[in-house]
Amino acid sequence: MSYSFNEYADREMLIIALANRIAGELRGALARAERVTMAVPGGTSPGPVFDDLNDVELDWSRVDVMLTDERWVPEDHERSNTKLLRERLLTGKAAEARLLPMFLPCEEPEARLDELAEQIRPNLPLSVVLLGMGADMHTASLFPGADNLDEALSRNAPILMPMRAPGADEPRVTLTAPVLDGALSKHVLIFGDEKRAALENAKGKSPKDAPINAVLDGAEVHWAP
Ligand SMILES: O=C(O)[C@H](O)[C@@H](O)[C@H](O)[C@H](O)COP(=O)(O)O
Repeated sequence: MSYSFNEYADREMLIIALANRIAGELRGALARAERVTMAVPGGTSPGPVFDDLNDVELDWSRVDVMLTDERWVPEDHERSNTKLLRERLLTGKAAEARLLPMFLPCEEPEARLDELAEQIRPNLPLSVVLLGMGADMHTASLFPGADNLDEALSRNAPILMPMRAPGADEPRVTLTAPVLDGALSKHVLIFGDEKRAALENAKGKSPKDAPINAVLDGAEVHWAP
């Protein structure tokens, strides 16, 4: 699998460059389609990219934004990725974007997954996807050792799957590998030496052991120390 590795001298330079790249790709997609869809991760890395993106001039009213994965917690919970998006991305100029939900109030994700997936289906393939990666080589909520990982990696996986894994603090919902890998443009955001080493370590491994490998082909990786 081949991906491009973009190294930046510092995180600020990466954040500015990546936000501009994504903005340019959204503008390009908007020139070709009435509506476009971007999927982004939660976690601790993407916030500064969202802060730059939300100030970009583009027709956000024609952009659907969704998460690559969500922790199954209420949207006002401190660990909610939806909360992160509302606070850091769907504000400023990007407040006009439409959020496709990845959480609906119920105890366990299985009960509402089909409903969520049917709202996403018309938006596929994704125009742009931004992904993070853990030091364990997971991406989105495709965790090594997760209960539904094999099916979520398979070619005929459903759009969304629930995921429970030793590395995840709560039940997760995640876009599956075919959906993520099928995006027209894929960017992976990683900071620090540990994640750079993990990306190196993923080389040659099966996606079952290194789920990031399920989405790297044709992707652009962006790394800063
Ligand atoms: O819900 C999440 O946490 C993210 O969607 C997840 O896929 C994230 O991208 C990686 O876990 C890396 O997280 P960090 O950026 O916090 O290292």
